[in-house]
Amino acid sequence: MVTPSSEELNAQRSDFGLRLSNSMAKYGPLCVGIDPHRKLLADWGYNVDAEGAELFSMRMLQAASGCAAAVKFQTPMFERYGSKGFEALERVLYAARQMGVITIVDCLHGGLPTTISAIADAYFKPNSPMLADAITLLPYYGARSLNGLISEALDNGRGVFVASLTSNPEGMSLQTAIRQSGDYQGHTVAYGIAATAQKHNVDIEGMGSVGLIIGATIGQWIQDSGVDPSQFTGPILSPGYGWQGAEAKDLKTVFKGTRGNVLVTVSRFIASHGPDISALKQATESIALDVRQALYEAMNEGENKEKDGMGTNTANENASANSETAAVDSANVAQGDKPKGRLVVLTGPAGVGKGTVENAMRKKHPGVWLSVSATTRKPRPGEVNGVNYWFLTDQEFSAKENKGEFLETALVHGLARYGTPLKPVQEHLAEGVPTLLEIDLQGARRIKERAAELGVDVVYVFIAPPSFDELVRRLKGRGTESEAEVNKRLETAKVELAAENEFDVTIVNDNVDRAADELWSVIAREYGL
Ligand SMILES: Nc1nc2c(ncn2[C@@H]2O[C@H](COP(=O)(O)OP(=O)(O)O)[C@@H](O)[C@H]2O)c(=O)[nH]1
Ligand SMILES: Nc1ncnc2c1ncn2[C@@H]1O[C@H](COP(=O)(O)OP(=O)(O)O)[C@@H](O)[C@H]1O
Repeated sequence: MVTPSSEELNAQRSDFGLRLSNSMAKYGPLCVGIDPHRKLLADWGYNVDAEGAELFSMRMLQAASGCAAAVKFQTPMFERYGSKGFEALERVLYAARQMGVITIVDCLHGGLPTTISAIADAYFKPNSPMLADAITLLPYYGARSLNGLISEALDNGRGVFVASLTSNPEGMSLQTAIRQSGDYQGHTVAYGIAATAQKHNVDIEGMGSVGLIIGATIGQWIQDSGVDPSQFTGPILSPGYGWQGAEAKDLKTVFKGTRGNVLVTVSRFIASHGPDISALKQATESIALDVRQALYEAMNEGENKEKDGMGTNTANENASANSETAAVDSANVAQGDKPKGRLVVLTGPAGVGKGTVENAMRKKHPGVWLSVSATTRKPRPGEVNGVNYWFLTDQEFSAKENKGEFLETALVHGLARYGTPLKPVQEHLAEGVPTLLEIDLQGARRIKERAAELGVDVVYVFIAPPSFDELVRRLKGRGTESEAEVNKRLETAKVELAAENEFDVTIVNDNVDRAADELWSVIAREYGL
C-alpha cells in the first residue's frame, strides 16, 4: 500500500473546505434547507410519505442548483418513513452528486467514539450508501469524543459541522454554562466546542473542513458565549434565518467581522413558494441576495475589531473571502477616509430590466446597497417582504408618509403608491456605502427638487430598452401582469422614455452583463472604487 505524503494528506483534509469556499464564491452564502415537512408536502399536493418526500426534495434540489452554495437535508424528515425514507434520501443524495451540488446531511449524530465511528461508513467512504459532503454532529459527549469520526471525514475529503450555539433558550443556558474543569476551565461550554473544532483548521490554508453550527437568532447571546465567529476559520452553518425569526440585522450582530465563511440555511421560506419551479428559483435568488448583502455588511462592521482569544489564526488571515470582488470592494469601501459618493438614482420604464440588471451587478459587487422601497401593491409570486419591497397597507403607508419617513413618494401607473424610506438612505450615504435607488420618473424629479434641502448630491441614471417593441416583448414575456396592467405600464413607459434627456447617464439594456458592468462603472466612478 502506498502511504500518502503529508502534503497529500493535508490536501485531502482541506478538500471539503476548499470545495465549499469555491461554491460560496460562485453562488454566495446560501444553503438551501431541504426539509420535507408534512405540511409542506400537503401544501404542494404530494402524498405525505417517502415518495412525497423524495419528489419534494428533487424539486428543491433543482431550484437550489446554480443558485446556492450547498443544500442541507434534515434526516428526521426522511427517517420518519423508516427504510423507505432512507432510500429516498439515498436517491436524492445521488442526484445531488450527479448535479455537482454540495450536500450536508443534518443528522446531528453524537455519542461515544466507538459507537459513532460506524457513521463514517454511512456517509464518508467512497462506497457509502448516503455519501455526503458533510454531516452535522452533536458534541455533548465531549467535543473530543468526535475526534475519531472527524479524522475519518477529513481523510476522505469530507467535512463536519459541530453544533455549538443553538437558538432555543434551553440550549443557550447549557451552552453558556462555565466549564468546571479540563482544558477550557473557566470558559463556556460553547467556547470549548468552538476551540476544539478550530484545532482541526489551524494548519489549513483558506477555509478549513471542520465547521460550527451557530444559530442566527442567538443575537447578543454570542457575547455571553465567549465564541467569536470572526476568529473561526472553518465554515459556520447558520440556521434560523427568515421563518424562525432571524433578520439581516441579526446576521450582522452575530457574524460581525467574519470573512466569507458563514453559510446561511433557509428552508421553509423557499419551500413556501413551491411547487412551481420558477417561483422556487426566484425565491432562492431573492433570499440569496439578501443574505449576501447582510453578511457583507457584517464583514465590514468588524473591520477594526480587536482580535483575541480562540485559535491562533484569525479568520482575517485564514478564511477565504466569499468572492474576490467582495474582498476588493471591502478593501475599497471600508477604508477609514471614505469617499462620499453621490446617491445613484436609477429610473426606466417597467419591464426594461432594471431589477435584472441590478441583481446581476450586485451579484458581482455585493458592497452596493440597494434601497428597499415601500409599496402598497400586492407581492408577486416569489417576492419577499423586506427584500424586494416593504409591502404595506394604504393606512400603514399614509402613516409613514405623514411622519416624514420617506425621501419621496409617488403614485405609479395610477395603481399603487411607492416610497423610499429616508433614514436608511441617509445612514448608508453617511457611511460612504455605494447607495442605489430604483424609482420611477416622478420620484426622480421629486428628489431633484429636494436634493439641496436634504443635502444629498445625486447622479441620475436612465435604463433604456434597445427598442419600444423589445420593451413590449419583455414586459409581456415576464408574465407577471394582466393585459390591462401591461397596457398601463406601456402608457407610463412612453412618458418615461420621453424624459430620457433629464438624466445624467443612459444605459441601454441590450445585454444584461454589459448593462450591469456599465452600471457598476458609474458607481465605481462616483465612489472612487
Ligand atoms: N417613486 C418611486 N418609485 C418607485 C419606488 N420603488 C419602485 N418604484 C418604481 O415603481 C415602478 C413600479 O415598480 P414595480 O411594481 O416593481 O413593477 P414594474 O412596474 O413592473 O417595474 C417602477 O418604475 C419602479 O422603479 C419608490 O420608492 N419610489
Ligand atoms: N437584456 C435583456 N435581454 C432580454 N431580456 C431581458 C433583459 N433584461 C431583462 N430582461 C427580461 O425582461 C423582463 C423584465 O425585466 P425586469 O428586471 O423585471 O424589469 P423591471 O425591473 O425594469 O420592471 C424579465 O423577464 C427579464 O428576464
